[in-house]
Amino acid sequence: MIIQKVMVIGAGQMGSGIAQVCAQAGYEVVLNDLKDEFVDRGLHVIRKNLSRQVEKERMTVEEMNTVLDRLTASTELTDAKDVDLVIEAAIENMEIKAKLFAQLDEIAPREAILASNTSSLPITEIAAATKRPEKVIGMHFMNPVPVMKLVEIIRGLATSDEVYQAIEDMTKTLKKVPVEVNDFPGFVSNRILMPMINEAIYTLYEGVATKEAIDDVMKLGMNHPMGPLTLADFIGLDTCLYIMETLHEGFGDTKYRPCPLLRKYVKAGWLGKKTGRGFYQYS
Ligand SMILES: CC(=O)CC(=O)SCCNC(=O)CCNC(=O)[C@H](O)C(C)(C)COP(=O)(O)OP(=O)(O)OC[C@H]1O[C@@H](n2cnc3c(N)ncnc32)[C@H](O)[C@@H]1OP(=O)(O)O
Ligand SMILES: NC(=O)C1=CN([C@@H]2O[C@H](COP(=O)(O)OP(=O)(O)OC[C@H]3O[C@@H](n4cnc5c(N)ncnc54)[C@H](OP(=O)(O)O)[C@@H]3O)[C@@H](O)[C@H]2O)C=CC1
Repeated sequence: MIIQKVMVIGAGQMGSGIAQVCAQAGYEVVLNDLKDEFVDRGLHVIRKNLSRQVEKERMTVEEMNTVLDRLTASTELTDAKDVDLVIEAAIENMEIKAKLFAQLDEIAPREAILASNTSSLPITEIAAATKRPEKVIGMHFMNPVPVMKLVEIIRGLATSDEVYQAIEDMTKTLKKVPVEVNDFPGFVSNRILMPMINEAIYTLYEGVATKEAIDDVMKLGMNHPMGPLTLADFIGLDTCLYIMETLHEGFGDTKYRPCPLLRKYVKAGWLGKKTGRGFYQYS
C-alpha cells in the first residue's frame, strides 16, 4: 500500500498538528473542515509553528514554503476522491464520526485507508459505518502533535494485518513511535490518563486544595510537565468529558463517572485554553 496523499478532517488543535507533521514528512495533505474560516485558522497555526522553526534556524524559509505548498484547504468531503489515507480528527462524537466514515466510504478510493484520531471511541463501531471495516484503524496522536512522540495505533475487530502494517510504517515516516493496542474504551492512554484528570477535578470539587496546589503537587511531586487541571484545559474540557462518558458507558463501572464540576464547566462553555477559560483563564 503506497501512501502519498492524505486528507485530514477537522482543522482544530489535533487536525492542524496532524496535517503539519504529514506535510513536513513529504505527504501531500488536504486539510478539511466545515467552513473556510476553520481551515484558515488551522493553516495559520501551522504557519506560526513552522515560522518558529525558521526563527530557531532549524528550517530555511524555502523549506517552510515547500511544506506549506504541500497543504491544500478543503471544505468538501468529495475532496477525498483521490486520497490514499484519511485521518479524521473532528470532534469526539460517535454520531458525527459514524456519519463522516459512511460518507468517506462512498467517496474515497476503494483501496484507501480510513483512520480516526478518536481519543476513546470504539474503532470497531466507527468501522461498522463503512463497507470496508478491514481498512479502518485508529491513529491516536498526542497533543501537541508536533512535539509528542507517541501514536497509539488501534486495531478494530476487523482491521487487516496489511492495513495495520501500512499505518505503522507511515507513522514511523512522521518520526513518531507507534504503539499497538486493542480496541477497548479509552484504549491505553486515556483509560489511564483521564481517570487521573477526573480525580484531580473531584479533588478541587471537594475542596481538598486549590487548583494551583493540585497542579503543583503533581508537577513538583510526580514530575509531570503540566498539572492535571492545566492539562485538562490544554486537552479541552469537552474532550475530557466525552472521554469520561465513553469510559463510563463502555465499562459500566461507576469509578469512571465524570465529576459534576467538569459537566458544569462544559455546560458553561468553559472548554479550556481553546475558549479562553477553563480551570484557568487565558488572555
Ligand atoms: C487527550 C488525548 O486523547 C491524548 C493526549 O493528547 S493527552 C495530552 C498529552 N500531552 C501532554 O501530556 C503534554 C504535557 N505537556 C508537555 O509535555 C509540555 O508542557 C509541552 C511540550 C506542551 C510544553 O513544554 P514546555 O517545556 O513547558 O514549553 P516550551 O519550552 O514552550 O516548549 C517545548 C517545545 O515544545 C514546542 N511546543 C510547545 N507547545 C507547542 C504547540 N502547541 N505546538 C507545537 N510546538 C509546541 C516548543 O516550540 C518547544 O520546542 P523546542 O524545544 O523544539 O524549542
Ligand atoms: N485535544 C486533545 O488533546 C486530543 C484530542 N483527540 C481527538 O481528536 C479529535 C479532535 O479534537 P481537537 O482537535 O482537540 O478538537 P477541536 O475542537 O480543536 O477541533 C475539532 C475540529 O473539527 C471540526 N469539525 C466538527 N465536526 C466536523 C465535521 N463534521 N467535519 C469536519 N470537521 C468537523 C470542528 O469544527 P467546529 O469548530 O465547527 O466544531 C473543529 O474545527 C477528537 O476526536 C478528540 O477526541 C485526540 C488526541 C488528543
